[in-house]
Amino acid sequence: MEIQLQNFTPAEQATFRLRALYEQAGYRKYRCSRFEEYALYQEYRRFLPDAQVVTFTDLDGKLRAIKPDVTLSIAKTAQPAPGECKRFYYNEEVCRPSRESHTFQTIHQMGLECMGAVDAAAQAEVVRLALQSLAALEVPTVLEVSHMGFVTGLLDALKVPEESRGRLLELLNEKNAHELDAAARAAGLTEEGAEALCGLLQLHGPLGATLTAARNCCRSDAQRAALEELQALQNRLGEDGRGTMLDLSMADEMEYYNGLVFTGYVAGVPRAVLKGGRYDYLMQRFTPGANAIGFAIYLDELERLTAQSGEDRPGSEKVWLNIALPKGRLGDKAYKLLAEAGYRANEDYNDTRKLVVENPEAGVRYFLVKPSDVAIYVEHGAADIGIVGKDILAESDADVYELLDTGMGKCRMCVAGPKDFADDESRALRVATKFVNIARDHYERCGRDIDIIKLNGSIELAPILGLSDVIVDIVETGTTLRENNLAVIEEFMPISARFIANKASYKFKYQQMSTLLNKMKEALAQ
Ligand SMILES: Nc1ncnc2c1ncn2[C@@H]1O[C@H](COP(=O)(O)OP(=O)(O)OP(=O)(O)O)[C@@H](O)[C@H]1O
Ligand SMILES: O=P(O)(O)OC[C@H]1O[C@H](OP(=O)(O)OP(=O)(O)O)[C@H](O)[C@@H]1O
Repeated sequence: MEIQLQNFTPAEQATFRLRALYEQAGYRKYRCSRFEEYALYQEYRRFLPDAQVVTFTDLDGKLRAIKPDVTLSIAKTAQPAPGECKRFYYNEEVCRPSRESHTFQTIHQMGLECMGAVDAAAQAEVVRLALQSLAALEVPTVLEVSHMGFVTGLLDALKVPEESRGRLLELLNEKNAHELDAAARAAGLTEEGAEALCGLLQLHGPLGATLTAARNCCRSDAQRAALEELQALQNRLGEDGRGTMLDLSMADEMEYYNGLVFTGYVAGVPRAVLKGGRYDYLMQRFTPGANAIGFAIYLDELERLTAQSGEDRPGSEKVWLNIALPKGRLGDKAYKLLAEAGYRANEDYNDTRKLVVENPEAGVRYFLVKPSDVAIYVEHGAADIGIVGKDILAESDADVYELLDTGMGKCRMCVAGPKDFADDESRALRVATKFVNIARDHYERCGRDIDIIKLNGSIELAPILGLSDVIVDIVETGTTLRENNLAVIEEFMPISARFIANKASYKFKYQQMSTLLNKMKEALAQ
């Protein structure tokens, strides 16, 4: 009986093709058990994507965990001899916490690892296999590479204190130029240093051209060495590397990766489907002197491809920008701006109960959503871009790019309470708020123990009725506080509306997004 591959789901088809690809390239299948001793994850916690794992006591009384990761187990057992390079691929399920569903989830991963004497040829071989893996999915894809040495080389050259690096890297990952400058200065950088750091955000685009641009920005030997390695990679990839992109601001998972890193995206899938890079430090914990490079493909993400239809299917001619617009005062201001910038919808959404209005000529479609849902639509790729208050964005901690501070809807996140409020530090402070995460983070930084009371509106009532001691809420004019005999105790976060983008959409609709963003900036400047 002949097997028809097209009768299988995209993830199943990918499994067949990738398996053939890795076997042909000389990689051996690594089959591992579903469980591992918990002690391994305790010891190597910093190399895991999440510290939380599912544990159980085995029949022999030992504490075990359902595997949250395959690479650690392979690195532990591979033990390559000096000069030897071991090659494995795997097709396994791992168990990780899911932020969205608040429970653990099974994730289907396929990937490969190259461990031991990893030279430039082996490194290029793994990147080529990553490119071929994406090509095997038979939909438009993009591979973006970077080198951790370039970012760390710059931070070292600028003498950025260790304690400030995490925040700066976070902002780089968000492509958040507007906050990066202020954060760099707060970290003690000079104007010129802050400019150099923000300059990293410009260094993205086709591999060759971006490498040329990056050479003019080097400030240390470590950065030059990183670029040389990327150049050598490009040379080795030759024609196979065509279309590869470089993004030198990519700086996530620095605990795990040290040198070359790469991320793969599939059009129509909102999150990265492939992640990989050099993880020599982890490897050397198990085998001194050995290096390692590998990648994983998240097969579950591919199932979304079957759900797509019509014009949003990858490869279709028309490119639409789907915009999540918050219903209400902020959305009206944002829409006015977009309409001025040439993106007026064909009908007035305030005159209808429609939740979708569009302008096919301009290639935009507006989704009218609750303000607190904007970041969710964008993170999940239901919308490509959105306008959202920083309060809601910070509260959701959505994994999106924050490309512009529009300056609209300005207000401040504050702690407020009765005018004569005096904190009784002998007990937990009772805080009423809509912004549970923001309030928790704020008091954690202050080292103050709190009890949170989550409310959905009219927060000011809580201290009046004795439900809480204070509130954490936004203050614009201060009228609501004044009229309820309350006062600001502390102001700790400036708020305004931000322009956000889905990370994968940004790769595939870059031209349309930058055009819209630039027109919006022009409209704002008027
Ligand atoms: N005085 C203000 N009060 C509330 N929000 C303001 C104010 N000024 C600016 N904003 C911004 O407008 C955004 C939307 O606020 P709006 O009050 O319209 O929605 P919401 O009631 O917070 O949302 P939801 O209905 O989803 O709970 C806020 O996230 C905030 O960033
Ligand atoms: O400083 P002001 O100009 O008085 O604005 C601040 C008020 O606006 C917001 O409430 P919103 O109108 O969104 O109503 P809510 O109580 O439903 O959140 C916020 O929660 C404050 O109550």
